Amino acid sequence: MNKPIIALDFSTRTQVEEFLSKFDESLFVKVGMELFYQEGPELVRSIKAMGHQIFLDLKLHDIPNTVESAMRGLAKLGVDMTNVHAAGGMDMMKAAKKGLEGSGTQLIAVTQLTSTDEAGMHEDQLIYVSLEESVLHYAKQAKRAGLDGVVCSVMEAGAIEQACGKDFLKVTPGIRLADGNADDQKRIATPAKARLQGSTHIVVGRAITTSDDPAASYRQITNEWSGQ
Ligand SMILES: O=C(O)c1cc(=O)[nH]c(=O)n1[C@@H]1O[C@H](COP(=O)(O)O)[C@@H](O)[C@H]1O
Repeated sequence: MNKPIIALDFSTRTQVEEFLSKFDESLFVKVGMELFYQEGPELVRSIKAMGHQIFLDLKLHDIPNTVESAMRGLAKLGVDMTNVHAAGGMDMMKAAKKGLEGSGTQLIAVTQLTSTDEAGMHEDQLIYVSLEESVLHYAKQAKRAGLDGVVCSVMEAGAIEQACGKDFLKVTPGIRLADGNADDQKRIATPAKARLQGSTHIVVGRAITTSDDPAASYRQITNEWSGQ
């Protein structure tokens, strides 16, 4: 069972260090845009040196040549996982993979953000199929491009497992405990539901980072996720 991925959605190194000091075990953490744009590669290297696994979530989406070059740079950081937007297209996903060659970094593609619902997808993107169809299409494209998996919501994980297989990663954010506030998320689910639906990883931010006792919330989520 993969560890829950904790989204380190902080803006300073000090906040990250203070947060990580509450844990005495090795974690799987996510460094996203907020933190990376302010603290950069140096902080990624330090977190790695502390022995934690890292998902570097920069959601690249640009022309293939630019994405390949950017990935060539990111490959040197030695992170465990990184991502692109599937909407960038097949050629861009293949170029991203090429840029990471030889690094051992897993590459996944964001399908439809968990902050999007079907009505919003129709209105904002003019994609007039069901949300599940759109997510499944992107998952199949990502698989054809040779990626390791996708970011999706728990709701689509089962259909993706059927279409793309058990080993294809289904990394699912939008995780809330039963009484959790959805905030800006539209497609949410509990850790237990994620396990039952076939998620391979869950990504959890505010349910842990804004908790009065982050280590206790992490334990509770880990237990629910692993079915203990
Ligand atoms: O790629 C992601 O990690 C991601 C994709 C997505 O569709 N939805 C999504 O919420 N995320 C990230 O997952 C985290 C979710 O945070 P919380 O809603 O606080 O648990 C944030 O860091 C988001 O950037």
